[in-house]
Amino acid sequence: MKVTVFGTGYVGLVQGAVLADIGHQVLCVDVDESKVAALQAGRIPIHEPGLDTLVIHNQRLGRLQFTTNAADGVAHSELIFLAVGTPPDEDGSADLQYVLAVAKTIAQHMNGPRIVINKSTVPVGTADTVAAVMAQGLAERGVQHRFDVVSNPEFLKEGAAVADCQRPDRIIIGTDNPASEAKLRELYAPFNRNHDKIVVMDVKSAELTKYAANAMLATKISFMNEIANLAERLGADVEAVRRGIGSDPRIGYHFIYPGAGYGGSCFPKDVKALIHTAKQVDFEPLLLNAVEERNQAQRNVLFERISAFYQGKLRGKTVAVWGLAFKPNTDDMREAPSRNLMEALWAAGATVQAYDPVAMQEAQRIYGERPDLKLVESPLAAVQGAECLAIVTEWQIFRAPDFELLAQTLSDRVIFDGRNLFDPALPASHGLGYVSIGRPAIEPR
Ligand SMILES: NC(=O)c1ccc[n+]([C@@H]2O[C@H](COP(=O)([O-])OP(=O)(O)OC[C@H]3O[C@@H](n4cnc5c(N)ncnc54)[C@H](O)[C@@H]3O)[C@@H](O)[C@H]2O)c1
Ligand SMILES: O=c1ccn([C@@H]2O[C@H](COP(=O)(O)OP(=O)(O)O[C@H]3O[C@H](CO)[C@@H](O)[C@H](O)[C@H]3O)[C@@H](O)[C@H]2O)c(=O)[nH]1
Repeated sequence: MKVTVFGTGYVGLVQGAVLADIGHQVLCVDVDESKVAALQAGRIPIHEPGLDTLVIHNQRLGRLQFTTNAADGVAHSELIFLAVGTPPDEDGSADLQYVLAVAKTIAQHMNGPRIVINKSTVPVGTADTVAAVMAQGLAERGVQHRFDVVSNPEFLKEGAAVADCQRPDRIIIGTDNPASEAKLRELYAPFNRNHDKIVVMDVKSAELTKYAANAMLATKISFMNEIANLAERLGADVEAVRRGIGSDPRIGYHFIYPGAGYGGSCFPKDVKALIHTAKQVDFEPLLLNAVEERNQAQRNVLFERISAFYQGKLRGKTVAVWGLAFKPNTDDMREAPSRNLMEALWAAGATVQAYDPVAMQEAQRIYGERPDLKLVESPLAAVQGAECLAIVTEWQIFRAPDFELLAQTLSDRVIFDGRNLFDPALPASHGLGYVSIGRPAIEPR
């Protein structure tokens, strides 16, 4: 089948490449000329495991193409995916300008029936708004064409985006139009062989399903962070509690890792957007408010621990930071807890020496040159000349460090671990102080 995808970010590029890989003819459209030029030349603008080989392979086979020409994109296919960003506005609501711009573009160029499939995360009711914008665009041209707007939210996780797209847990199709449903069933048939993963529902429920999924996962994390704070004050160990509750299949082991707060381009923005939606319909979302509030507080916890250790006197200190990306296996630093930590350290007068396996360029892009940030080439270079170490992202490379070397290198012999990577006995056996999340702190010896 022929498919057009508007937006070649984390969702659009991965979705486009995966659809091409199962044999569809995919044309990806983006307004970012440099991104499209890079993709045309076989350079992948984001770090996502497996994506480069998938894109290049399908490009060579002629099944995956990139353009900035929106008219070509609209002409290419009856099926048009929307995968553009929906960033948060200042009031927390989702900014729909990019989604609606594409809707207008489609209406300007369409010369036959179209099915617009929305993969962007959008508030309930957006499909109606997209349809209204398209109807107006067609009316302005004085032409009539059939179109349908379907909700088909995306559930991929960054760092595992290709695998998630190739093996989705479920495929939500929000439509009450049997013809659109049939087209999408045909498109997704290769993902649906083992058992039926397609769940069809009305458009509004599909739009809400996306927010409900992210809010549920964010709730699990904030709940666990709340328990971690309690555990610390009560002298209990949250990791033992995590294993204890996770073994109950009704609770499960997933998404109950306490840490430095959830980040990324989705949970923070989507919880805020759902809160905004609730308020618009005069409903006070007490639980979601608390999830968001706990996360705001949690993203300061690592800094608070460091500040408490130094009794607020951080001026002139050098802090090594391991991990800048919001999670492992991505270079994405949108809403990364590392940013809260570094910005608080800088405000307190400290210098940061940071290392991340793939997000160094992104950090350079965000912060540029500044005297209190040194981006270094290895975990070891980060700790050299530093007083203490803060771990923010749980990359594999940080999981088995040479504790003896750390004890000799860090002048204050202390690790602040925002991801609970180690059995506290290990750093302690080398005389290192170890301050983690929801577990008793160990003083340096
Ligand atoms: N990142 C994720 O893990 C993830 C997962 C599921 C859902 N989502 C949702 O999917 C949507 C896209 O997220 P993302 O992370 O891929 O965003 P992104 O910022 O990585 O990419 C968006 C792309 O859209 C392009 N764009 C903007 N306006 C355009 C236009 N008029 N025509 C063509 N392209 C245009 C931008 O240049 C950019 O390349 C968001 O709504 C997000 O909430 C994201
Ligand atoms: O037990 C956990 C699990 C995750 N996190 C944090 O939660 C954030 C989000 O992690 P994750 O969900 O793995 O990554 P995302 O790429 O943001 O994916 C989420 O957001 C996407 C965008 O909507 C959805 O498609 C995915 O299903 C959803 O998992 C990160 O900061 C993690 O460190 C924790 O603190 N504890």
